[in-house]
Amino acid sequence: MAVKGLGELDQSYDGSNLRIGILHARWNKEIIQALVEGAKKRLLELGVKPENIIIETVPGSFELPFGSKLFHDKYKKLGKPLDAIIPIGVLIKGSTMHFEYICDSVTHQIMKLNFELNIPIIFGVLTCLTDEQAQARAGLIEGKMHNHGEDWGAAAVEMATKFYN
Ligand SMILES: Nc1c(NC[C@H](O)[C@H](O)[C@H](O)CO)[nH]c(=O)[nH]c1=O
Ligand SMILES: CC(=O)[C@@H](O)COP(=O)(O)O
Repeated sequence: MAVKGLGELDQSYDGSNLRIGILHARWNKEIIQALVEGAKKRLLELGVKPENIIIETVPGSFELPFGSKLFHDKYKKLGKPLDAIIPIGVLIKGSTMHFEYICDSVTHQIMKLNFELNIPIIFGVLTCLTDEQAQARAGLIEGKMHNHGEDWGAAAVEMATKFYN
């Protein structure tokens, strides 16, 4: 049995009153698609209604933090505020320092957004050294690792409900 991962939740959570935004980058499409599906599957299992899972995209992971803020502001203005956002991106090391700079800045800015927007902004970004690491973490290599998108869906529901009642 795998040691790593979120595993079972600590209690049951009801996501039926939540509106959750998924904002995904379009880089590394095959892996992204699997992660988005994993997050969606878990949100539905935890009671989030299909019509309350709103999916939008941005070009790459660098756009995720500002995109999340615009996503949040748009739905607030529409009178349909999001209870949590799951930004999803897949960064894979290339041959320059591009990867390191984006990993660092995006991670810090996503953390800051939690406090600035006052809703959970989940860390749905894989920071991988190889294509294989990314595929494994999206559940695309049989018998290797679980789909991390599922953990992100569960984290969104837990963090959007846990301290509110
Ligand atoms: N190399 C990866 C990128 N790079 C693109 C940037 O995120 C950004 O879209 C561009 O620089 C324009 O601002 N994005 C990923 O999501 N994953 C990568 O591996
Ligand atoms: C700026 C880029 O998108 C690209 O040239 C970065 O290259 P690498 O991914 O090999 O570091």
